[in-house]
Amino acid sequence: MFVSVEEARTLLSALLPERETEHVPLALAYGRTLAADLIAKVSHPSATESALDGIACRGADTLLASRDTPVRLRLVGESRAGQAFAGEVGAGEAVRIYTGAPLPDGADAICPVEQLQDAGDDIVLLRPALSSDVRHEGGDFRAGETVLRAGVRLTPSRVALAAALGHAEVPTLRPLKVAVMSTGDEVVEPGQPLTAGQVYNSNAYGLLGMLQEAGCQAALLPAAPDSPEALELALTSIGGADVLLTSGGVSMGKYDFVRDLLIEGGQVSFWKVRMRPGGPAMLGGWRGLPVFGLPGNPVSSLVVFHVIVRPALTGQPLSTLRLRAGTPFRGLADKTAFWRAEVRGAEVFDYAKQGSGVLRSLSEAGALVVMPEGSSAEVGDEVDVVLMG
Ligand SMILES: Nc1nc2c(c(=O)[nH]1)N[C@H]1C(S)=C(S)[C@@H](COP(=O)(O)OP(=O)(O)OC[C@H]3O[C@@H](n4cnc5c(N)ncnc54)[C@H](O)[C@@H]3O)O[C@H]1N2
Ligand code: MOO
Repeated sequence: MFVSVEEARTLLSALLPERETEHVPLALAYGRTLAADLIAKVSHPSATESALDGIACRGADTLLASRDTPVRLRLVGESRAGQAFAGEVGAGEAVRIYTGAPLPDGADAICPVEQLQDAGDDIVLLRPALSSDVRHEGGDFRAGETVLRAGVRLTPSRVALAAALGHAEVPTLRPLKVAVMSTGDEVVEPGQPLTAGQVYNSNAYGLLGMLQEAGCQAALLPAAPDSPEALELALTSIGGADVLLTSGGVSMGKYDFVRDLLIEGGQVSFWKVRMRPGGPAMLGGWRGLPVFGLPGNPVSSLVVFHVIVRPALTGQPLSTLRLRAGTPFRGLADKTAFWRAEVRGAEVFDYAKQGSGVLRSLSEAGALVVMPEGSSAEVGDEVDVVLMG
């Protein structure tokens, strides 16, 4: 059964289990998915404050201040973070203030130190004090406001935001447990000697890292040889995983046993996706365990993971940019093409080597141009670009 890239994502999502909510401390929340809306417990800023080191005063007193016509104000005190000025700033008065310190009553504008001259008990302004350098209480968010929505990925900036909202721990979805197994008699672990015809197991290490980046709990299994019995044994001994990712053994060869095992002993959701590279990808189930069969070719396995598996596992859509084509890009009649490409400035250029076995092309090119079925792009046309290196 041939499916589109979008259908492949949807079918994989449908096989993933419902996940429980885990409350975790902020320091352990990176990369997880937020399980419930987060409400601000406090306002930020918590008080109206200065955005600069300088003086606070009444802006109206300083409207005409310039280097030629400086304005002199009387210093009546100081406002520091944690030690506010107790009085009120009157007409013709100023208070020294520091970034983040509360704005005193009566003041409504700030002039930075760079535009000030000391004059004993007075201070001289070389330009007007500005109300735009006042940060208002709740200007970022107000107590009670819903600021982070359930389903978002907890990036470092969102974890920082959760801390600012006043949460010490956050409700998150339990990470998916994903097992990774390479298949193939020729596949050898890095560090071991390699003889002609063998290949180092690079796919597993690309996938492991991509799973970690996607917030999954990944486990690397020993590579399985090309024998139906060995593969069946390896699959049977997987305990506790939510999904198994295999690499290799899904194409047309006589020894492509992942394909055979799912077709004969399991259920097949799809075999083959209308895409290049990565066409032979397969999804099925084996005794209740969802199995995603990634093609063995090194570029294909990582591209299929990035454009199909990752969006399904994280619930986040594939992120793309619109950039101008610096070279023409062709589309394919009946497949979505993901061409390796280099981004330079606001333009994207075709990468010379598109073979699915040229692993260095992914790291050198750093991006994929997405060409929908039957499309084409000339120099200067806008195309969708996925950053992936
Ligand atoms: N007659 C046809 N042959 C092929 C077709 C086809 O449609 N008709 N499709 C080609 C495409 S496209 C791909 S992609 C590959 C996928 O094949 P498999 O998933 O069965 O993968 P293998 O044959 O096991 O290996 C392919 C290639 O990748 C190397 N490999 C495998 N595992 C790893 C690993 N863990 N790390 C690094 N490299 C790995 C393996 O040595 C092979 O060179 O099929 C085409 N053939
Ligand atoms: O799709 Mo295969 O992945 O072209 O080499």
